[in-house]
Amino acid sequence: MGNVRRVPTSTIEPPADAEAPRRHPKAPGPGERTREHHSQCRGCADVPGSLRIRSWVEDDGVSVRSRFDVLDEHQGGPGLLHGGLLMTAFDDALGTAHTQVVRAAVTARMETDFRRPVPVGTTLWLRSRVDAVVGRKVYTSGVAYLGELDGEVAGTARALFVKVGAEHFLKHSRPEDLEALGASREVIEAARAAP
Ligand SMILES: CCCCCCCCCCCCCCCC(=O)SCCNC(=O)CCNC(=O)[C@H](O)C(C)(C)COP(=O)(O)OP(=O)(O)OC[C@H]1O[C@@H](n2cnc3c(N)ncnc32)[C@H](O)[C@@H]1OP(=O)(O)O
Repeated sequence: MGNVRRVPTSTIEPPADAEAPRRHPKAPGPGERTREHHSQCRGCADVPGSLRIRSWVEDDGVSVRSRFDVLDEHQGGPGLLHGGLLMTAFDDALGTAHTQVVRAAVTARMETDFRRPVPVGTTLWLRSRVDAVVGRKVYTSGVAYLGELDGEVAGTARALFVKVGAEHFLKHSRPEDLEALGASREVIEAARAAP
């Protein structure tokens, strides 16, 4: 373990005096389906290997509800959902809730409690919300229910997202994926040369 860098972490509990989040003016409105993170997202896009999670905005305009149909290909234990894929579902759903409030942010830290096994064939419903935004930090939380909204609780999660700009992707994504989104080679190289 000698060469493992120690990463400083702080709490993902939002400060008690943080202001309530407000819907971003360009975010979809109550009842509307949310947009996928991007066309190749393995959480929510309609592509092979995706969990194909679909989300809709709740009446408050800030929270979202999400649907995840658990299939054979999502197994961990026999006939049961893999825990890491429940975390993926939470990451996607919480990451969709944050798009109601801020433009782009990435998961910095997430914790999940697994409360009940989830059999293959179950529809999981997730409720996700932004609890607070403080500077670049976006505090989120969610609950996953078995079979129906507000049914038996399968798991809960909290995550801290950190707001990023386009330079995050320009610096770190594969150039061919950025070019497919319309970024020129010059823009990508300039972002990578910047300190
Ligand atoms: C051409 C353009 C195309 C654009 C197209 C857009 C597509 C839009 C796609 C979105 C997609 C989403 C899809 C689902 C969600 C994923 O899948 S996101 C993918 C998984 N996550 C990642 O890859 C993130 C990897 N980590 C990082 O890049 C960096 O560590 C971070 C998170 C950006 C933070 O780094 P940083 O910007 O240097 O910020 P830093 O100063 O370290 O931290 C800022 C604050 O957060 C706190 N913090 C940071 N990390 C932690 C932690 N782990 N625990 C607690 N606190 C922390 C710091 O303590 C600090 O707090 P304050 O001092 O301000 O109080």
